[in-house]
Amino acid sequence: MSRFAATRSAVFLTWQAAPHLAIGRVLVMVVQGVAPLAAAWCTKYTLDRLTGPDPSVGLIAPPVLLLALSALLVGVLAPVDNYLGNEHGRRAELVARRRLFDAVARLQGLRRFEDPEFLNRLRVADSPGSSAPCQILSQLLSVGRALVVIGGFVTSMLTLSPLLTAVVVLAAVPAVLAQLAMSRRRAALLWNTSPLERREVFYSSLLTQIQAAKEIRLFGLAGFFGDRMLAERRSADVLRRGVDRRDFATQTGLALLTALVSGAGLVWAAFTAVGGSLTAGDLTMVVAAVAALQTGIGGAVAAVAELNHDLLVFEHFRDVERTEPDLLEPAVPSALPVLRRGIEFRDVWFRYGEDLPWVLAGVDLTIPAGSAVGLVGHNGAGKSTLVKLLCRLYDPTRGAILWDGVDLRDVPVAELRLRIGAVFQDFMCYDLTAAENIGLGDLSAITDLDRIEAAGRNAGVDATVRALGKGYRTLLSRNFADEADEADETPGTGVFLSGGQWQKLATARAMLREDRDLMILDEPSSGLDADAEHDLHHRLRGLRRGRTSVLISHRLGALRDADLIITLSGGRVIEQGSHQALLARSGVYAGLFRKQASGYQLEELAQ
Ligand SMILES: Nc1ncnc2c1ncn2[C@@H]1O[C@H](COP(=O)(O)OP(=O)(O)OP(=O)(O)O)[C@@H](O)[C@H]1O
Repeated sequence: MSRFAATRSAVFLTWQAAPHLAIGRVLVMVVQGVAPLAAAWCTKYTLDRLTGPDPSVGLIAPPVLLLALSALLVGVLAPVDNYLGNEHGRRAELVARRRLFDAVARLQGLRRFEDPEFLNRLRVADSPGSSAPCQILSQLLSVGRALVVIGGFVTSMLTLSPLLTAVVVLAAVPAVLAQLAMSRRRAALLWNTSPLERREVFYSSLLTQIQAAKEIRLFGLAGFFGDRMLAERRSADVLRRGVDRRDFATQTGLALLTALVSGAGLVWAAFTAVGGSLTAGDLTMVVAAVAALQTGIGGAVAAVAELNHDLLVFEHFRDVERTEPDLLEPAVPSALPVLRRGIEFRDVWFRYGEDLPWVLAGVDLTIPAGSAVGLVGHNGAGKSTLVKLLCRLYDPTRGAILWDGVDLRDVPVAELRLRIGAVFQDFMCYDLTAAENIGLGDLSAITDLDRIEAAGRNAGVDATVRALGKGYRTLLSRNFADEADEADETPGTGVFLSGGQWQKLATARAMLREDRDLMILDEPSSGLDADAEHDLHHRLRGLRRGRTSVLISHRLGALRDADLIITLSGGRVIEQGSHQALLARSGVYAGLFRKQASGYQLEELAQ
């Protein structure tokens, strides 16, 4: 994207965010640009009339009044400009963040979130303030203001000394080049420090988050992670220091050059005035013009440099917005039929990256409609991966997944996901109320307490939730319990749940979608006690009857009643059949099942 296109896009965004504020800021900019010039001319006229042959109050009153007015304007407009800029910044930031996070939400798969380059770009695009193209508008306004000042004073100075004008303007050329180089260095710094900052944030969050607090204390890891956090900071600081040193050298050189040129200009003007070629008013005009030109050019150059930097950052924002989707939506979408025959994996191959090994290597299987399917395999066999492909969080590298004969890639992703309920192995624990934690499974039910409670009952968590201080309204976090919560006399505000209780809540979330075509349960009972597990599987058996479901569990007793059990190994289906059929086969499933069963029998005998 060219700089011009990026500028246009940023300005358009700020315009969309608040057109009236944008207009107000442009007006303020023009007045702020004109006011110093008006003040300089008024001073010159006042002095010339005072030192002229016939000074009188009537003669000097108009320029003095104008001088006072411009001083007033300069004084008042500074805070006005500040207020409008801040308000405009806030509004533009809202629009920019909405666009950025809409773009992130449009990424339907998981691949981009495993791509460090994309994550770095996201961090730069989302770094505080930088996603606000308002900064770009602010820099443009600063440049505009400086150009008005420069234009006015150059014209004024040309009438007094074209040579001095040329010297002052030419002296700005190295400043422009140096500032541009500095801004490029700053933008590169932002990019180069982004991975270091992400790691630093990772370590600092480990040190401050409750999830990690237990292990960190028990294993005495605070110092270890603290050192790593500071090491990342030090590495980033080395880069920052390098850029600071180069900027320091550049800025000192520029300051000396500026002082030299303005000093020489003032000496010339003073000698010329003594010689009588310049009036006292002219002299003040030269003094004001040299100062204003130096500041104006310096300001414009600094604003251009900042603009350059902001545009580079904004390009990351635009890049995130234009990130290619990792899952292609079909050009001509097919309708997803109600599942009647089944879901077929046809020679499905999958790996997480081109340089990574195959996880699925020619999987052929069918999940018959209306049947409960159990998925079995050793750790890392690819069970969860298979489920992720079913939800189209990734597309198969080769082969196809067919839903009643329709390739999942030919269906809009959102439509497919509406038909699926799932509880994942790494389920989420939201710092929200119990009702919301369940209601998130189907946003249309987030306020429907009857449905939420029914889902809670189906998942066997209803009694637990009711026993909390505020029942389903209990906030399941202490992260956000504020003073009102603390003062609340009802106990149970902001409570912690146990691991198994959280897992049941995640299952309840999936239960809210029990009417969907396909239910996926990836290890839904791994954290449950024996009673709760028995209870959950009993309920699930009832709920799954006649429905299509896939259940993954290492507790093979839970799978006994499945209509079909499929064993994955080496990226392929190595056996499938009913529990009895697989036991008779004496394969991997039978081996795993007998090992688990013998464990329980030995314990029984030992008692
Ligand atoms: N996001 C990922 N990126 C790269 N490799 C991955 C990713 N997720 C899983 N894998 C790899 O894919 C393989 C299969 O993982 P998967 O989670 O599907 O196994 P699983 O059968 O569900 O195992 P478990 O029984 O331990 O849950 C593993 O070797 C794992 O390291």
